Amino acid sequence: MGFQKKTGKGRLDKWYKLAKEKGYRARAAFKLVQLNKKYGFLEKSKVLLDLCAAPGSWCQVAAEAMPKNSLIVGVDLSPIKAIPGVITFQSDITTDKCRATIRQHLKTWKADTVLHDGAPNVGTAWVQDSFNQAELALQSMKLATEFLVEGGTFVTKVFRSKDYNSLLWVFNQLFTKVEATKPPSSRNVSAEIFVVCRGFKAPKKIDPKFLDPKSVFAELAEPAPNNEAKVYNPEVKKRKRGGYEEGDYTQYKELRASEFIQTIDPIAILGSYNKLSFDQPANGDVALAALDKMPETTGEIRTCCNDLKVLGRKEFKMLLRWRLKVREKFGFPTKKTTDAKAAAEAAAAEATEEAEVESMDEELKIQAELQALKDKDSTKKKREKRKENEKKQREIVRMQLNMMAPMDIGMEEAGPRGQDAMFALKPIDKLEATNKIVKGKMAVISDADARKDRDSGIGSSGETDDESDEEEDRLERELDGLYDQYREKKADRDAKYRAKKARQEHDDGEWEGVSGDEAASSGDDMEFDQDSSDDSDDEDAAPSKRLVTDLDNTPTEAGGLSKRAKGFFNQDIFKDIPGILDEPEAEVASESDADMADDHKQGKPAPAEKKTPTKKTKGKPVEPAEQSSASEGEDEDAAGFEVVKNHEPEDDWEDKDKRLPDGRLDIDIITAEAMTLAHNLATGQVTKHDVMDDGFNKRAFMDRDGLPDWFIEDESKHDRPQKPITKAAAAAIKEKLRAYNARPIKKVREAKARKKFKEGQRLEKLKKKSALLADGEGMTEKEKAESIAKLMSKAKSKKPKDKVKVVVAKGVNRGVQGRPKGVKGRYKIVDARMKKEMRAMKRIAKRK
Ligand SMILES: C[S@@+](CC[C@H](N)C(=O)[O-])C[C@H]1O[C@@H](n2cnc3c(N)ncnc32)[C@H](O)[C@@H]1O
Repeated sequence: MGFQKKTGKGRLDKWYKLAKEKGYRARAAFKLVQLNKKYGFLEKSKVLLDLCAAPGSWCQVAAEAMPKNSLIVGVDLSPIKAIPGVITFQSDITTDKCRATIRQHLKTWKADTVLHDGAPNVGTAWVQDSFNQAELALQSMKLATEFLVEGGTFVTKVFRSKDYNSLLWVFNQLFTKVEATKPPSSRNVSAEIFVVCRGFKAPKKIDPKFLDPKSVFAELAEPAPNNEAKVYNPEVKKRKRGGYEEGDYTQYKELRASEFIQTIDPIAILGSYNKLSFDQPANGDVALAALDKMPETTGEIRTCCNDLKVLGRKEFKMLLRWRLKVREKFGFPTKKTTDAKAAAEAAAAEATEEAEVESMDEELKIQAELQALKDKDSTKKKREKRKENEKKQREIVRMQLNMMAPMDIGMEEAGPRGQDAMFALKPIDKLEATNKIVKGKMAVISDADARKDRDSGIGSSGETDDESDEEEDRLERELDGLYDQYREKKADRDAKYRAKKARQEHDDGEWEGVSGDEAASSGDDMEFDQDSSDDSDDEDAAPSKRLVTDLDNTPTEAGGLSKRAKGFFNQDIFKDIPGILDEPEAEVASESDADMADDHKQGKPAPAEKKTPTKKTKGKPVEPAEQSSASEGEDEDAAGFEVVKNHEPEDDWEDKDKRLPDGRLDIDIITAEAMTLAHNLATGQVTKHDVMDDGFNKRAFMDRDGLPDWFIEDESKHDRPQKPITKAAAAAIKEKLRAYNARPIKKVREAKARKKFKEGQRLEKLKKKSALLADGEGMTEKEKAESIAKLMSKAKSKKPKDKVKVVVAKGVNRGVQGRPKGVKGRYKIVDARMKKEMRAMKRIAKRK
């Protein structure tokens, strides 16, 4: 690879600067630093071979990290400037001469590590550019197999290409552990990745095919396209790097709806087309015209056909059902009709061959088939169980990492055997069958309910058993499987989706059939069996008990928060926000406590008796005042236990200044990001969960020791996700800042306040004087009125301001600091020039 100019803007990135700072010859050095940090192979190596080493930054890193007196040999097509403690030479690693030279340098030693960071030097001195990077990597591995010690490490750069998997396969044959990784210093735009192969197996004989590019990179037959996957993964489009397919030059594909009805692979069409059209072609399409007029072709179907790329699972199912119905009407063979035909043929054959006895072979065959089916079924079940366990395991880990509250897992209610266990209580609760069970009656679940219940599930069909046919079932099963895969993939990728899914799964309110007033009357008393009117009295008398109860017996207040919500708001973070939890306990908390808190806020000392710790007497209810005093400091109860209060809001020095007079936290939102987040949290678009999730990323715990500040600062701009900002939030913050800026500065505000205060005082004085005058004796009413008017006018007339004396800073006043001698009152020192300028300005103003 010819060295690219380091003058391009993109190349002078932080790693480049850091390399300069640390004295490395190339920014590539950090790739090895980061790889070594992850796998730690350099410290364990005594002999290292660096293939394609120029300009030598990897050799520099190796020399630093490896033990003293290690043997490091570097080779490259380009010359490498000498590095202390490193042997370098110029050669082509694909040649025998290079191999021989390496052997000479290594003597009898074997390399603990072989590095390869080569990239073909296309179009420069190296004319032999037929080798592509993958082939170069294979060549380097060939050398590695010759010089590596058993258990040694081979690190190579590879590019993501069609040969990547073949290379990886070969590496896997020769090493016990093979991992591909992209160090942070490798540019995102670069397709390069590094494969670290550890534990060289050192086989005595290696099949030459493993090392021959022709056989390793031989073209494999294209796998059959997975059209089904396209239906649910439309966004995961494989790019055609080779360009458009032959004869297909459009991204947008449209198909006549009649063709969709006729096709035998409807899923392929749904996965690859954009629209099913009902527009008549120039030469006319009778089937399409008929289809257009059919009652089955509803408005909804037409809308769905209009843009297939935006459809979801439900809509795809709807289109498939529509196709089947129409096919039946058109008389096209469906699975149902073919089965019926086959059955009729079989019956006819049976009739003619009644005498024929089934052979033993046939029986065995059937048995084997049955066995195979059973096996398949059991493996499927096992797989599902394993998946379920893995999911639970993941959730437990998340919980241990404090990323999820136990109530989110849904284990308690489902029980240890899971949701499907025979004695799973939650579903019974949901169906409100408890009432019936309590009364000794079997709750009858109506067909409609059952169907509704099924419909809400993943595998719903939306049709009765009679209507469904096997073809449809098969398609649905396929779709369901694909949808599950899609959801899992999405859940893996998208934290928000995961949180949403978890909410949906454990949402108590997933039962949809409660009308507003029913819910208001009482969720527990809901009538299940409509006919049994006589039961209603009993129900009123004794409200049914839920099978799954909380251990906490605190009753849920009507119209209040659910226990789950209470649990959530009971967290410390909400404890000081009024209006969220108006719990009775809060009222129980003694008034004296509140008083004390108030007093403390106002700086008043707490009453002495409140500070005196009192002993609690066993069995005697503690008075609120006593409680407060107990919570004031440490206490000892009769049993000798030390009672330590939970928290001391009055001593909360951290919070003290951050509160408003009403006790609320004084949170000033000053950034648009914070405003967006606050809005999203308040409207429920974002959950606490998401916020916590977003707080973690792969660089959250990155080691920043020893890195320069400018580098860390630069990194911090990019090592966390950018917080979204909405237009509204940005506008709100702008407005807020505008309001701040429009406010007068503190000095001016204070001056204004002083003025107001003085005016108030003057007014007060005036009032008193007027009152005295009014009450005074020996004056006529007219005189009184005149005196008061005089007072008023005197108060109104402003005291003339002292004139400012202008003192020219010359003579004795030159360079004087502070008040010039012999000057009383207000003054202003000016220099001669200033005076002249002022005069000139006045002159000009006059002329105007
Ligand atoms: C990315 S540079 C290596 C940088 C090096 N790891 C460092 O840290 O300085 C790739 C090198 O591969 C070398 N190269 C490419 N083909 C080669 C070959 N057949 N034999 C030897 N070196 C080769 C190029 O000359 C180039 O110097």
